[in-house]
Amino acid sequence: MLSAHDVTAGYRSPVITDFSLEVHEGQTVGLAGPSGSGKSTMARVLALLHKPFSGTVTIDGDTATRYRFNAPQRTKIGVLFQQPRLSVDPRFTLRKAIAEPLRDHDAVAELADLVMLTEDLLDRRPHEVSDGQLQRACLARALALKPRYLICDEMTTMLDASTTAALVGVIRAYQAETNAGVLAISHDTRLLARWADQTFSTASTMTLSR
Ligand SMILES: Nc1ncnc2c1ncn2[C@@H]1O[C@H](COP(=O)(O)OP(=O)(O)OP(=O)(O)O)[C@@H](O)[C@H]1O
Repeated sequence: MLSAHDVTAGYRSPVITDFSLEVHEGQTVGLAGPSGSGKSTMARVLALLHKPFSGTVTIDGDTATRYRFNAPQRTKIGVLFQQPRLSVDPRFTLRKAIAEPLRDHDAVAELADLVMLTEDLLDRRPHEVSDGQLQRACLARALALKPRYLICDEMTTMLDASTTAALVGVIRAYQAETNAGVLAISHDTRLLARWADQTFSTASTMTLSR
């Protein structure tokens, strides 16, 4: 289980206070809430990229102690952000972007296949592909190390309905195969109603039922 317990986090001052949430293996948990209510901050805390002021994050029973990009527990958590263009080096081809976390690059073809990226697209750079194609590459990269948990922070905001459905389908298939837990963050409550088993909100500590 990936969990946050009584997390208070923010920047100069807290933006989220005493927030708790659990993502069990195999489960898809939604996180909704208005703009600025701290969803992305919570995503970064759970991905061990942002240290909370107080509270704990546990991953499969281990309490996180380090919040940094190379924290050992981070390989258990894959992250997908809203704007793929900000998370891929513009000099990289999609092939190189997907291969980034891998030692053995043989897996790139299989990952590209999984997210339905064709061979010709793999040799292009971010400015030569659409947002949806780039987000597919980011999903392949996020799944490269077979994470136990996947955090999707507004992953579909820039995408059309069919690309959104395709990416959600890829994630569901990955989950069915690996029993990974997924945290889906979105302001789109209709998407979360379809996608998540249970949805939490940063607007209050109330749990919204499906
Ligand atoms: N790096 C930062 N430094 C200072 N303040 C920040 C930083 N990142 C976010 N904030 C502030 O923290 C608050 C919560 O932001 P956050 O991005 O977590 O909210 P959100 O719910 O994800 O919003 P949105 O739905 O608009 O993406 C906002 O008031 C924002 O301005």
